[in-house]
Amino acid sequence: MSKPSSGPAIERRGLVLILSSPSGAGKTTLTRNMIEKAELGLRLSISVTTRQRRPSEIDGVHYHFIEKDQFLFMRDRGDLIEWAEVHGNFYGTPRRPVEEALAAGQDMVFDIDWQGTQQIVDRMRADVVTCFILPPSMAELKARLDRRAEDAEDVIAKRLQNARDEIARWPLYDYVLINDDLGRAFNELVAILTAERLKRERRIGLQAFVDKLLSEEKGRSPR
Ligand SMILES: Nc1nc2c(ncn2[C@@H]2O[C@H](COP(=O)(O)OP(=O)(O)O)[C@@H](O)[C@H]2O)c(=O)[nH]1
Ligand SMILES: Nc1ncnc2c1ncn2[C@@H]1O[C@H](COP(=O)(O)OP(=O)(O)O)[C@@H](O)[C@H]1O
Repeated sequence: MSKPSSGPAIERRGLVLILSSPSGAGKTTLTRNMIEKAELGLRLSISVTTRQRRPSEIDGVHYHFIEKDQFLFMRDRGDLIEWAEVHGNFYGTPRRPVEEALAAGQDMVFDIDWQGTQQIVDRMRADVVTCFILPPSMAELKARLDRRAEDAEDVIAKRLQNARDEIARWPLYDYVLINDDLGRAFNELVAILTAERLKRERRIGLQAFVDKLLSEEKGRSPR
């Protein structure tokens, strides 16, 4: 059974929290901060990708870095629940860990683009919560990519070029956050998660709880 968000433990379906944004808006930072806060009880879906590992990234922790032929093999075998080509590289979400986690009532976070989001929403709408992260300005977006200093100049240029098209996808999402102040954006994400966990449709143990609640009244005479 999943961890309760508050109050007595009531059985709940697992959910998938999807974060998307143009490169540099802060989705990786926010995702990592959410995962690191253990009491939130979230697990990261580790994508497979054909892109080069950045200096700060660890294979198997941030991504599974694989070759293109391996990616195509996995994709064609149906091992990925969604996949997309982004900035000239392939990315995909391995199916098994997600299915196992959700079956166990474990909530997951996906850091994926709008194409993958669309595929997941089409397949699992009831169990998906989608958030789009906007930068406060285009100048700040560029400044963040420069400050991150993990990509070559041409790679940054390509990401900035694609940013406008990605930003245009915001209407696809349930929630849209502006990541100006990191702490505030983080608190907003926690608020979204808390509210979504409390949604009636997800709390499959509510009927049993209410039945028990009402049974306590049985036998008592009305005043
Ligand atoms: N569809 C899909 N997109 C992914 C996946 N993993 C990462 N992405 C997206 O691919 C894009 C590029 O990610 P990345 O190379 O880490 O660069 P960043 O956006 O600059 O941090 C981002 O929009 C990610 O959200 C995945 O498994 N599926
Ligand atoms: N609210 C913020 N204010 C200032 N810098 C930020 C903020 N959020 C993220 N950053 C920084 O901006 C850079 C890009 O963030 P990152 O999480 O890697 O973006 P994305 O995953 O969307 O490409 C990183 O260096 C990160 O530390």
